[in-house]
Amino acid sequence: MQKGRGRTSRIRRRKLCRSADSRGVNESYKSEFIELKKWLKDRKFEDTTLIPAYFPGTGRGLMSKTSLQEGQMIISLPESCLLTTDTVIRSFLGPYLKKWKPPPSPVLALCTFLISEKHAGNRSLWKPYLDILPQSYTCPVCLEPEVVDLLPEPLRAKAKEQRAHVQDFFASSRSFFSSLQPLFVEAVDGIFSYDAFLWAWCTVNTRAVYMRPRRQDCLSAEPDTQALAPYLDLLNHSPHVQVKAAFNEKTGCYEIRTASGCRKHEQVFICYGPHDDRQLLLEYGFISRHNPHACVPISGEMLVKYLPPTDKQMHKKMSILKDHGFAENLTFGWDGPSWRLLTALKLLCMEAEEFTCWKKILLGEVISDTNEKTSLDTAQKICCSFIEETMVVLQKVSDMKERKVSLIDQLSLVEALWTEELRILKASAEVLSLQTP
Ligand SMILES: C[S@@+](CC[C@H](N)C(=O)[O-])C[C@H]1O[C@@H](n2cnc3c(N)ncnc32)[C@H](O)[C@@H]1O
Repeated sequence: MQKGRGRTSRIRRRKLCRSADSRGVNESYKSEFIELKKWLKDRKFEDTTLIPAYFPGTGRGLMSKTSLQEGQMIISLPESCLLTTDTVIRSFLGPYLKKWKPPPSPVLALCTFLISEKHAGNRSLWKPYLDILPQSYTCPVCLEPEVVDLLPEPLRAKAKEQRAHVQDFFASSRSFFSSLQPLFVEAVDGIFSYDAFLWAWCTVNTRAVYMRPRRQDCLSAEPDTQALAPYLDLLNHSPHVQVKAAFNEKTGCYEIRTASGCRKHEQVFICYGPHDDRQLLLEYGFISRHNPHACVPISGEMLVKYLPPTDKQMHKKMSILKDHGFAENLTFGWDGPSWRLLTALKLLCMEAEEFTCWKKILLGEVISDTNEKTSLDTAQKICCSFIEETMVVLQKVSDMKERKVSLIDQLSLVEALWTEELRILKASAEVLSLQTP
């Protein structure tokens, strides 16, 4: 067996990276966590399973005090600790939300509450929770435009869309914020600034848990499915674990059970979903190393660049791919090019006399040795070209890190994404080199 390619070595590698990332430093003695624990206790939550800790690979998270068995409850947080739109409507903001037309969205209600409570400082009942929230975030909307420009497409376009969305959302919420002036001594423009709004939006976006949709008469019809869950939201993501998480109507608690088990003093993870790294960066502002869902996508249009420009049937072939949904979700992964990518390439590499066989290709049949070889060669060519392009960007990021020290954290995040993609492409190239005769 080739070194490092088999299942056993993959598992061993995963275990190694798990133990290196999982050694945490207990942080429960810190005043902010002592205050948070008191606050949670007042709301009928006492935790005997987890402690806050700092982990070298993932940052702040939660560590198990004892070993956790498969199926065991990790956390059961009472409703009284959750911050939902109910909390907001019951608060001093309620009458203003009810009055405002058109009705504000559930996300706006949550953001408004977070901003006003943060502004209230020591007077806020939510202070112990607010004090453990990050001061800033690394979602693309928070990145400097020159850093966003270093992201791969189509993530770059999505990052720009995210920024435009948050800016529009803020602009369209300003008149609602102005209506809250009677509640504050200071000018609302200063309280509900763009920076404060961005912080609140990122807090909700990166930390909220999913709740069964509710409908509040005074809010817009957009899905009301998000709740902030203090303490529980210290759980970091791992693509390797499975959990069951939901609000239990019978117990009135938000419950998470592990389906994976966890050793004593290891970091307890939950899974935010089967996201690839670009999705994790877009939605949560981080990437996960050794992510089995990570891949490097290539668009159908881009494939054409690597095929003979003289092919008169190329236009027709592209139409077939588009009509049959084979022009998207084409990827290079840890195990080589995806079946969809190879199928698309086989179709694009058909000789003129093979054209009638296009259906067979889409059904996964081999139409000729030449077609198999040409498509694999083309996949190899594309993969090598992607590797070169990735190395060029990595050099650019590295140069920029030296010139723009103030952007080092943002640039390191982008660098981590490209480095992971380079690893995937190299793994794909290796698989392809074994497949090409
Ligand atoms: C729900 S919070 C988890 C707790 C968070 N680490 C904290 O200190 O508050 C989600 C955020 O944690 C970070 N995070 C979660 N899982 C991570 C991981 N595997 N590696 C690095 N950062 C992670 C990301 O910044 C993400 O937006």
